[in-house]
Amino acid sequence: MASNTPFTLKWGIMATGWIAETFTQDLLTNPATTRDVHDVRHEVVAAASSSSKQRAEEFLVKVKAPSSAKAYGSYHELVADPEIDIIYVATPHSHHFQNAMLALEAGKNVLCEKALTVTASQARKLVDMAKKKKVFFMEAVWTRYQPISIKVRELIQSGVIGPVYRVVADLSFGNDQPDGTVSFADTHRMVNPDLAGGALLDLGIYSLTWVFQTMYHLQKEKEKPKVVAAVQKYHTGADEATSIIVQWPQHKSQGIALTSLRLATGVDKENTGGPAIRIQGSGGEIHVTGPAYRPLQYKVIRGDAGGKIETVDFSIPKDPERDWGHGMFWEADECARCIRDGKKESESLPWEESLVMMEVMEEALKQGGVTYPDLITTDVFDAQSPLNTGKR
Ligand SMILES: NC(=O)C1=CN([C@@H]2O[C@H](COP(=O)(O)OP(=O)(O)OC[C@H]3O[C@@H](n4cnc5c(N)ncnc54)[C@H](OP(=O)(O)O)[C@@H]3O)[C@@H](O)[C@H]2O)C=CC1
Ligand SMILES: O=C1OC[C@@H](O)[C@H](O)[C@H]1O
Repeated sequence: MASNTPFTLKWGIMATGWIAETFTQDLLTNPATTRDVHDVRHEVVAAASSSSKQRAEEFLVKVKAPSSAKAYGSYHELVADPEIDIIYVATPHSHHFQNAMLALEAGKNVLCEKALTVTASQARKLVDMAKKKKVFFMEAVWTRYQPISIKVRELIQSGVIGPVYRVVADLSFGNDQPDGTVSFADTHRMVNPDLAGGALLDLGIYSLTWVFQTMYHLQKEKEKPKVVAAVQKYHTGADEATSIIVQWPQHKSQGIALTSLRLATGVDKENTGGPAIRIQGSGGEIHVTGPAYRPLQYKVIRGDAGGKIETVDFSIPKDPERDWGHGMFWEADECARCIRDGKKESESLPWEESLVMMEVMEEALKQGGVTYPDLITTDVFDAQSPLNTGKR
């Protein structure tokens, strides 16, 4: 008989930056009152900063974590905490391989921020370790778990727009400056090669997510994609704009994934100007209004209904008590359900799909001549790497 008590997942937060703060606040929302979820709940057991214990303490106060939450001054201490079920890796992409491996080696389940790694080989090694340790491992592409994504995938599978032959998806930030820069300091993780900066790994991954979740993910027999890319390099060496054509010849389908730090997806900064994602089937289209990481509207335009348009709006629910809700809690709920049910990977974003997406991005960057330093591209784990110890 099913229990009425929700399954509790106990989290350890690795890093204390912007997304760590945002995600942890989502974890601390009440699933029942925020989003009508009653089967799982979350507990924040600890947070760790590679800079200092004090920073972790300040983080926990800022996110209004319960007083029981522990602060650690190192990632090593965090992964050694026996009370923690799952580690959320919220460091820059450059660090993901070493940090996620540190947690997997310690036998922890892991939710790792996007982009999963810098290279496909690193991602493969993480998957191998998750298999070896028999733990859950998932790339934190929160968009996949948002109700709008689930609904759009269902619509496509229902055949309402016929077979999908082309998807055009864009996530671009209009940051062009008169002085020729894209407004981020050269040291910022968005453009700094030492932190695996660049438009593709940070933003283009969402455009690719839409291409993949509407085509590759729904293929009954998976086909390896062909990749052609155009890459505009920024003066730091990272990519400031990347356009990728992904082709699946046997399925007669093509995806076009676009990203730029100079242009915005829409004419205004809110990206409301036009459909960020256009899903084209032989019987109609679905237009999704951006931003691609958290879109809030889709339109179905059916050819057989004389072009009639159905518009559906979504919103991000808030915890009334905390006055907070960002939309990352659905991926956290997915982690809880998978772990509760003994699953090692999520069906909405299987390991194999994360790996193929990493291969596509690696190939695109290779075609554009973008390279990253050895420290962050090595696929050899080193627990004492500065990426794990914080000794910068
Ligand atoms: N899903 C989403 O919507 C989003 C995902 N992201 C992803 O999350 C990751 C982190 O992004 P974000 O939170 O914006 O980044 P921040 O720069 O705000 O935070 C990164 C944190 O990582 C830790 N860190 C360890 N070493 C370094 C280093 N050498 N340089 C900088 N930080 C370091 C720091 O925490 P400490 O000192 O405590 O160890 C720092 O606070 C990226 O991979 C990004 O792609 C980002 C934004 C949105
Ligand atoms: O994942 C992300 O989504 C939101 C963006 O603002 C951020 O740069 C990116 O990392």
